[in-house]
Amino acid sequence: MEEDKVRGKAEPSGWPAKAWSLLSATRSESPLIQCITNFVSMDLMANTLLSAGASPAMIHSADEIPDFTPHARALCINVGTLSADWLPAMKLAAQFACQSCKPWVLDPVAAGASGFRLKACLELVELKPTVIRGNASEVIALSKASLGPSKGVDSSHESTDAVEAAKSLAQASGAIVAVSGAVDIVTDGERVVGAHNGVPMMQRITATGCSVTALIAAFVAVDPLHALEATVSALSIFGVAGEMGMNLAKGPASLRMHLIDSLYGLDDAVVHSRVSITSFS
Ligand SMILES: Nc1ncnc2c1ncn2[C@@H]1O[C@H](COP(=O)(O)OP(=O)(O)OP(=O)(O)O)[C@@H](O)[C@H]1O
Ligand SMILES: Cc1ncsc1CCO
Ligand SMILES: [Mg+2]
Repeated sequence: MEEDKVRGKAEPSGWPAKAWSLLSATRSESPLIQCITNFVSMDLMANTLLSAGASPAMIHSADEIPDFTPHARALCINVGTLSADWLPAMKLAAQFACQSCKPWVLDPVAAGASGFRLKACLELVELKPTVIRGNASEVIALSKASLGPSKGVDSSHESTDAVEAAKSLAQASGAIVAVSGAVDIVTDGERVVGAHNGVPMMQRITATGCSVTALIAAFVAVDPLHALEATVSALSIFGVAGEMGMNLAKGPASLRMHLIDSLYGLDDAVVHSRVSITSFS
């Protein structure tokens, strides 16, 4: 049955407890997350991290990276408004994160949109991100490392179309790979886990994908030894915040506000009743 294929195997699930423990740890530890991100997403990303209890720092100058990056608990790199002068700082920060054994997360925005961007993303993948999170078109483009048809920053594929591409990318890179969409898919190259939360209206707010990538960085910061679990939990929690926010929203602009408020207010009971994560393999 198609529904079985999409939702994955039912399982007795400890996922809600795992997701709640990671959100609680983020709130209590307030991990410092360095973000080198695009101009569009800076505000929503910082506010997403703050509402989850983390501490964002949007610091991108190469002059500051040697002093600052080793003190961050995790690093988030997003190539959304990439230009040649930003790329060296991104690479330097990734190198400092690796040297200081800190997790770092890559968001390969519109990876297939140009040769320059694809090459930059491939160079960043060489620097061993802990997690790569993109939409289906981005993960397919990066996995194939080819310039296939692309709509730009929005996806023209379903996340479920990208499972094999995500597994290959995970195996080739050593990263956990996450594909956002109606079902968020997360893989280490062997296991495949899906988060079924969220609402379609989240695609109508720019930078929700960028922001959930930063939330992944915060969850991986508090549980670096379980990056797959942290990644799928962050995607599910962000989706639950979207579901709760949608109950109050009238459209994308008010959903943006209510999503942030809902993320801030999530409690144990809501997380346990709403988190929907299943294993596909
Ligand atoms: N059809 C859908 N139903 C439910 N949730 C969705 C749907 N599509 C996307 N989402 C959720 O919206 C968020 C953003 O995912 P999306 O795939 O749109 O990222 P993106 O394309 O990288 O976005 P952006 O580039 O604007 O940051 C994720 O949390 C994802 O789970
Ligand atoms: C719209 C847009 N363009 C470059 S980055 C960005 C934010 C969503 O990825
Ligand atoms: Mg994106």
